[in-house]
Amino acid sequence: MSGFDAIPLEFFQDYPAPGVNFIDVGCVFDDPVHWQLAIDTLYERTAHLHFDFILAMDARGFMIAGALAYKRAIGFAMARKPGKLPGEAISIDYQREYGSATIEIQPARIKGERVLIVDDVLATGGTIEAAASLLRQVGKEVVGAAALFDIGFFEDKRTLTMPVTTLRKV
Ligand SMILES: O=P(O)(O)OC[C@H]1O[C@H](OP(=O)(O)OP(=O)(O)O)[C@H](O)[C@@H]1O
Ligand SMILES: Nc1ncnc2[nH]cnc12
Repeated sequence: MSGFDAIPLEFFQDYPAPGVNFIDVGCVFDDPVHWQLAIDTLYERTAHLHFDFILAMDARGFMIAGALAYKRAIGFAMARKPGKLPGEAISIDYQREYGSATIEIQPARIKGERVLIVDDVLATGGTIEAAASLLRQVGKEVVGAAALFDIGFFEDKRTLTMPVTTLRKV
């Protein structure tokens, strides 16, 4: 193992609900070497994809998406939990590993046509599929999604409508 695969990870069993093995992505953010490795690896692994804009998922996706957008020199918008976005917003309810949730986007802020959705963790895929649904509703092409971690338990249980790049299966 080397590179991003060698970063020591921290898990919390039964957080935030019984049965969940929660990966704390803070263990990537809190070390500058790990953080740079994460963003540089994500940049390399998505370099071939033709996206011109990023949708950043609230909240742990924000830092990752912002860093990738900066490195790629493109814009990004935030998909937020309900009631946080001013002006016109559209929303969707969905299921994720530990229960239901809602996200919103401001259509006017999606200032690109081919969008990459960026988050920290892929589990059931409910979050990225909800985001893709909102983007398609406003006529955007979803090029794919990218996340640092893939919760392997869900690999055979999810149906994804887009290619997803993940850096490490856990
Ligand atoms: O593939 P899924 O089953 O949808 O799970 C993945 C999502 O779950 C977490 O979000 P959470 O809603 O807990 O948000 P947070 O970043 O605000 O903690 C994580 O950050 C992903 O967005
Ligand atoms: N197991 C998990 N760890 C961290 N974030 C998550 N989001 C959904 N499932 C998760």
